[in-house]
Amino acid sequence: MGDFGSNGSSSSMSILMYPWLAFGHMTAFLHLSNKLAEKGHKILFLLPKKALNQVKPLNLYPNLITFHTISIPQVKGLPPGAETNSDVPFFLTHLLAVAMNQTRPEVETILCTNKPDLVFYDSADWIPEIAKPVGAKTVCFNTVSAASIALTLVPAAERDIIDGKEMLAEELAKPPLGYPSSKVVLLAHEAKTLSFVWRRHEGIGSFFDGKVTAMRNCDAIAIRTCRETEGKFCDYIGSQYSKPVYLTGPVLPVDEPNKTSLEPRWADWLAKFKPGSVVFCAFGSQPVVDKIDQFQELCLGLEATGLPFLVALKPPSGVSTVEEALPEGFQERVRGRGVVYGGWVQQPLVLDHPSVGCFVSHCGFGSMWESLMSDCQMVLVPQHGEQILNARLMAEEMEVAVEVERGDNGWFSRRSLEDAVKSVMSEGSEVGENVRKNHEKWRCVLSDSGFADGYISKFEQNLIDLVKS
Ligand SMILES: O=c1ccn([C@@H]2O[C@H](COP(=O)(O)OP(=O)(O)O[C@H]3OC[C@@H](O)[C@H](O)[C@H]3O)[C@@H](O)[C@H]2O)c(=O)[nH]1
Ligand SMILES: [O-]c1cc(O)cc2[o+]c(-c3ccc(O)cc3)c(O[C@@H]3O[C@H](CO)[C@@H](O)[C@H](O)[C@H]3O)cc12
Repeated sequence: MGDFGSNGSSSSMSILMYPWLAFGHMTAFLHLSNKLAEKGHKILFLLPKKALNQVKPLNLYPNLITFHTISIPQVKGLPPGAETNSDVPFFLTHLLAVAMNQTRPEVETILCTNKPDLVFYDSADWIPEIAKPVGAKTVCFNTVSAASIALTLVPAAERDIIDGKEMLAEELAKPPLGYPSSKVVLLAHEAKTLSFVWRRHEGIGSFFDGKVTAMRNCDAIAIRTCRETEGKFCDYIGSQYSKPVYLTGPVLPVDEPNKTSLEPRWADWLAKFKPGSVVFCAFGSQPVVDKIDQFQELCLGLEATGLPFLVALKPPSGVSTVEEALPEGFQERVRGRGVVYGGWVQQPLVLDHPSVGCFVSHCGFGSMWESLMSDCQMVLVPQHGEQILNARLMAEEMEVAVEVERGDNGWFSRRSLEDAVKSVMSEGSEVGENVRKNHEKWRCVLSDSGFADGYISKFEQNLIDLVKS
C-alpha cells in the first residue's frame, strides 16, 4: 500500500472507500475515486473478492487507486458464497448487511494500519466509531437520488412500528413534514415497495435506523447529484441533519481517448440497423424483474413495437437462463431484429452507439445519469421505491422521459410498454418531441465541459476544508 495514509501531512489526501456490497454502489464510488485520483489523491478501495474482476477495469489510476479485498463472512440464511447483492434475493438483503457488519474488525485493522485522512462509506454505519480514534474524517456518500433520501431517510420520516405490524400502504406513501415536492412522490400501491425501509431485523434494526445513523454520525453527507436537478431535496436533507451536504455532481466516467470499445458482437449487430432506430433495454446490476409474466410482457411489448431491440436482463425468479423465460415462439418471430441476452453488456457504450435511439431502463440512479448524458429517448420501467422516485423526477419534474403505465396491481402490460416506446419513437409524436427537446436542454447543461469539473473541484475543496477542520 506504499505511503498510503498521511493523516493530513501533505496536500494529497489519503482516502479509504468502503461502499455497500452492490455493483451500482461500488461503481459509483469508483467513478468518484477516479475523479479524486485525477486531482492527485490516493485511494484505498475495499471490496469483496468476487467483485474485483468486474470493478478493476474501471480503475483509471492504478498508481493511485489500490484495491484491498475483504472477506465477506458466511451468514446463516445467505446463499453460500454470497458477497454482493447480485448473489442475494431482495428479501434477504438485510443478511448481507449483517455480513458486512461482521467485517468491522478487518476494516478497523486496515484503518489503524493506514490512518487515512478521510473515510467514505454508505451502509457501514459503524465507520465513524472506528475512524474517529485514528483521526480520520468521515463522509457518508450516497449514490442514490437526493429525492429518495429526502422522502424516507431523514429524521422526520421516522415511523412507529407496533409489534412488527406491517404499515398500511397509505401510511408508507406519506411524505415527511416539509418534504419539498408534490410530484416526486409515490402512489399508495407503489409505496408498498418501501415497507423494507422501516422493517426491523434482529441484530441490525431497520434499513431506516442504519441509514439515519450513518448520516447522523458522519462529519459530512455527500450525494451524487447536482443542485440543478435536486437542489431543493439536498437543502431539505441538510436541514434535517443540520450538517453540510456536499454534492459531487453526476460523476460519470469521461470519454477516454483510449477507452475500451464495445464488444464486436454487439457493435456489429447494432451496425446493421438505421441510426437511432434500436431500442436498448437494461435493468441494472441486480435481478429486478422477479415475475416471469412481467418479463414476458416486456419482451412481447418490445416485439409489438416493430423496432429492432437489444435486451440485457437477468433471468426472472424460478429460471436460470433468460432463454427459458422467453414467450413461446418469440425467438423465431424476432430473429434478426431482436435479442434478449442474460449477461452483462457495456451499457454506456451501447447507449453511445449511433444505431441506438431509445433506452428502456429501470431508472437506477447510475442508469439515470448515463441516459441523461446520452441522446437516446428514455422510457422508464422502475421496479422499486427509489427507482420510482427517480422516474418521477425524470418524467414529472424534468419532463425528459416517459414512464410506462401500470395498473392498480402495479403490473405493466405489453400494450403499455409498446405505447410508451412508440410515444417517444414515432415520428411526429408530440410527447416524443417534448421529451426530446427537454432532454436536449438538460444534456447541454450537464455535458458542458465546465459543469462536472466545477462540481468536482468544489467537492475537493469541501474535503480539504473538512480534513483541516
Ligand atoms: O448489463 C449491464 C447492466 C448494468 N450496467 C451498469 O451497471 C450500473 C447499474 O447501476 P444503476 O444505478 O443504474 O442500477 P442498479 O440497480 O444496479 O443500482 C442500484 O444501486 C445503486 C443505486 O444508485 C441505484 O438506484 C439502484 O437501483 C450502470 O452504471 C450501468 O451502466 C452495465 O454496464 N451493464
Ligand atoms: O428503495 C429505496 C427507497 C428510498 O426512498 C430510499 C432508498 O435509499 C437507498 C439508499 C441506499 C444507500 C444509501 O447510502 C442511501 C440510500 C436504497 O438503496 C437500495 O437499498 C436496497 C435494499 O437494501 C439495496 O438492495 C440496494 O443495493 C440499494 O441501492 C433504496 C431506497
